[in-house]
Amino acid sequence: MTAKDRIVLSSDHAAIELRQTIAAHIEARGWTVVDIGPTTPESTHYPRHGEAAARLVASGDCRFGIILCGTGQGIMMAANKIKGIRCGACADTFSARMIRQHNDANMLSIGARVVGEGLALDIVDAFLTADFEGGRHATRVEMIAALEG
Ligand SMILES: O=C(CO)[C@H](O)[C@H](O)COP(=O)(O)O
Repeated sequence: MTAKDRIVLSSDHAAIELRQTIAAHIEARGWTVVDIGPTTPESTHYPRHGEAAARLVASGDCRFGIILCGTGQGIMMAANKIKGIRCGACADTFSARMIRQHNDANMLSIGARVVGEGLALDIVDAFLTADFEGGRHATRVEMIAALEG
């Protein structure tokens, strides 16, 4: 098994159940899931879970990351602080596909208090089945990287 098959999942307390549902869904599609929790429902702090997942993607240990909190926004903001991470928070399948095709996103964020289970799984599928188109979009992604300093 190589990093290209591995997807790290993490969340805060607001999204444990949806995260576990997504884990089973993508495992059934042949991906290797690296679920770094948490597993218990106590209130926790989303920045630490976003950071932990982002570091596994940034290091090359995992190909993609899927992270969740209540809105998908806070954990996305934390992940995007890690160099090399391009994470989008999506509540629709079009955006989930486009962040791969145009932005070469390596992480997807979902809000468990925003979307239901069925839509969340469609969003995950849209993200994981789309490919980066390169070309003019590669120039723009390089410009994003240049902003990281
Ligand atoms: O969505 C989130 C961050 O963007 C968090 O899941 C949310 O803020 C947690 O709230 P609470 O502590 O009231 O459960």
